[in-house]
Amino acid sequence: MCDQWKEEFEYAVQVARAAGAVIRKAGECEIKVQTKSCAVDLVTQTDDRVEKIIIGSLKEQFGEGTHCFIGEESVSKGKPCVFTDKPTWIIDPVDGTTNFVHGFPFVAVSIAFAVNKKLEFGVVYSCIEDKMYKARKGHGAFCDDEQIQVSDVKDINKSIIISEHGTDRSPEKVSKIFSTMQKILRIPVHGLRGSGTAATNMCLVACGASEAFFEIGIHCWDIAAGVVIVREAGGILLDVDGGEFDLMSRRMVSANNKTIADRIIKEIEIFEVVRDDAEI
Ligand SMILES: O=P(O)(O)O[C@H]1[C@H](O)[C@@H](O)[C@H](O)[C@@H](O)[C@@H]1O
Ligand SMILES: [Mg+2]
Repeated sequence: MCDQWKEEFEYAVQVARAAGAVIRKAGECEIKVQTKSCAVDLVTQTDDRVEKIIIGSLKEQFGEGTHCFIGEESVSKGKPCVFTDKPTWIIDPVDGTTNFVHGFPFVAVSIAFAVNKKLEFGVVYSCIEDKMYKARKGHGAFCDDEQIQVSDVKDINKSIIISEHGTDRSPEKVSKIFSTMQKILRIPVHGLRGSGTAATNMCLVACGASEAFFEIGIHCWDIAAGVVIVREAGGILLDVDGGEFDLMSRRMVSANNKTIADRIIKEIEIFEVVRDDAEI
């Protein structure tokens, strides 16, 4: 029983590695860029192609009927984002599409698996760096074959905090995001960072390079795999108001411990976002 989902986990690692190779190769050729929700929400043929490869291989391996799939590009094409109790794969084929387009070297494949709405494992393949982050509930978190752990820093003044500004550039949101960042800088913290991929940001918290990553506006596919990796590395997940973390809420604080999380939460200026599972 304790080894449940081991086969799925190991297969996800293989699939993520193969998907990462496709992304690396595609990055060597000309990249045709299109936009989705707005002029800075980028998508490429590689995003679509890689999502099809991942979902295709998972369906072939585990059967189409019993497993459900939430993939960034399928949802952006109108597939409903419905999270049920059924075994569900949550996939971001190219996390950091803007980085991919610009040759900024942080791009990740993110694959998570949930049952009864509980995340069982997560795999984040940072494919340009060639680092495989992975974690299965109750089995620890790893980068390649080395076990990873969050930092033990409790003093916010000795922390590096990660955040991102996302693609929504409405004046009210941009000003809240930057006001929060200013307040955090002034605590002061050692530094503010952002890799351009939420999945990689979470792995940076998991391996102790940063004490916390928070964002409002991310989607479930950006963070689902990272959630398991942070938890298994000893870290915590909270909502931006300090309440319980909700994968579909598009709001998240991941941190090495509650002291750091609570201190960051004090400074966050919250703005409204539409939930991933909202009926539209
Ligand atoms: O590159 P994608 O998969 O679109 O994800 C990014 C997201 O769109 C941005 O809003 C976040 O700020 C990034 O950290 C995501 O990873
Ligand atoms: Mg993403």
